[in-house]
Amino acid sequence: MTEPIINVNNLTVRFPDKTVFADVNVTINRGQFLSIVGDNGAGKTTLLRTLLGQLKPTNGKVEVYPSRRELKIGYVPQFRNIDSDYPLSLRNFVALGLIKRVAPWLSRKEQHQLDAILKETELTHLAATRLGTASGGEKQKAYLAQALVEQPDLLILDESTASLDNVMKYELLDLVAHYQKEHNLTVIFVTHDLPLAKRYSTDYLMLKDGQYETGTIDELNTNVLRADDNQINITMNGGACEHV
Ligand SMILES: Nc1ncnc2c1ncn2[C@@H]1O[C@H](COP(=O)(O)OP(=O)(O)OP(=O)(O)O)[C@@H](O)[C@H]1O
Repeated sequence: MTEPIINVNNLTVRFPDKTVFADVNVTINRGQFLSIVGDNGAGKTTLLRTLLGQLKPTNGKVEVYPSRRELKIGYVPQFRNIDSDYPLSLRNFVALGLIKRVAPWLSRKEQHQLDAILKETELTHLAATRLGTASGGEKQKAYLAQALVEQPDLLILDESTASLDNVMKYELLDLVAHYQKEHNLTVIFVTHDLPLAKRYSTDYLMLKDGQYETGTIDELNTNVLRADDNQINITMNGGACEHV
């Protein structure tokens, strides 16, 4: 049964000098792995910020189910190195994804959650290692574990594979794909990397020159971006968007 978690209706974002996209319609269902693809400056980050409620659209709306407050989101950024003198163990770094209060200990339930996610991301043997001394791929897996430890409904991979080598990219996404199937997780993967998107996604949304195209991932090579087919009107009226 399809269960929408995000519904995007006629979404338009316009900055004073540019319409980034116009009249975008897409539904993201639970269990879907949606890749948002497009060249530099195509509008991927702008779309993501609008979905997350950080940017108010010029027109249209984003509905979130059951509500923005209740939908749990995990976020993995683009890889940035962590200095070798970073003091936390990998386990304590992952535990930061659980801490919502000032307390120096974790409950038994939280300890279980932490052990489970370290196992699912194949990091158990590194739990006591100082994160700063781990490899780049291990650090990025630790970010993934931190994003998943609270068992989110939606995982956002924001160019999370961009600075990783090929082996690490596939290792990271294999873990995501495995976790996704086990837990019926919904994934939004923002990327330039079409082969990776093809391999792991169920669906895609491509942004290009103010237009968009969406479909199942099998259609990614064959679809031709045509404004008429997608009923896109890029000369919409409306004010510049506001930042919230
Ligand atoms: N706050 C802003 N004000 C004005 N223009 C903006 C703003 N944010 C983004 N833009 C413009 O909107 C367009 C889309 O930018 P965006 O960052 O969403 O693209 P992107 O696809 O994420 O690019 P990249 O892959 O390089 O991160 C760009 O032309 C950018 O310069």
